[in-house]
Amino acid sequence: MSSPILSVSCLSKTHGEGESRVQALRSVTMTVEAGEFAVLMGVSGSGKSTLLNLLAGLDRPTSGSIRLYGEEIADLDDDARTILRRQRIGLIFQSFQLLESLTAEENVALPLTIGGMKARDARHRAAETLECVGLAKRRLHRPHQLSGGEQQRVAIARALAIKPAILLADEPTGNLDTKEGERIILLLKDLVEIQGQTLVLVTHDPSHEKYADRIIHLRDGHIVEEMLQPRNNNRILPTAWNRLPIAA
Ligand SMILES: Nc1ncnc2c1ncn2[C@@H]1O[C@H](COP(=O)(O)OP(=O)(O)OP(=O)(O)O)[C@@H](O)[C@H]1O
Repeated sequence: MSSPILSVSCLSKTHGEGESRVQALRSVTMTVEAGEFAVLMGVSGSGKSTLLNLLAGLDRPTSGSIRLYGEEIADLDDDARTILRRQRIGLIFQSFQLLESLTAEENVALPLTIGGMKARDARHRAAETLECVGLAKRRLHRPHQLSGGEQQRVAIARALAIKPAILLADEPTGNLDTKEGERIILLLKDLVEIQGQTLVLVTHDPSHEKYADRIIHLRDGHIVEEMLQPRNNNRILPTAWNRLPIAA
């Protein structure tokens, strides 16, 4: 049996003030269940990134509630949101945001050591996670020695290495060609199906819908359609590590 990991209620966000004021999200209510692959679709400007940034704690809503495992995160202060992102939320962006001076393994290990893990343990966890995304043999390469798809795999490993409660991916295939992009989506799908990872994916690409359990369409900051698709295999529920309470 699955349970909601993320519950969003009446979430609104207004950017800017006066004449440049834009209401990017209007009273969005949605849930994502543990171990689910949710896709957020919508044309440019529909509010997808605004919503993902709020879920990630990168920005604060104008009003409304965001609960992660029942704990309210919408009104956390800046420090608490930083801790939330470091410990509980795996973020993947279109631009891979890897540090060029570091190897793949060092890039993956860095957030772990920043979070207080011993360097040796962090390197071990990084190597393990890179193996899980198919990059065991490339772990000592620097970003410029890797293809775009491989760099995105490193970024996915970096997001996974903290053992996040939820993975949030904003257009992760946007900088990749079709073939590499498809491989990345299949990797994300496997993380959901094989490891029980919970994923929210923002995408423009309707071909990604076929992998999703839940498809949410946004238009002008509203949810205009939500669909659930049955999955053929049994859903794997998250393991104990990604059900831990959010540390403050
Ligand atoms: N920081 C900001 N300041 C002012 N307006 C913003 C800001 N961020 C987003 N907006 C506006 O909010 C609306 C929603 O933008 P958002 O980036 O969330 O949409 P999106 O669906 O992710 O678009 P895209 O697919 O192009 O990334 C747009 O009208 C956008 O111009």
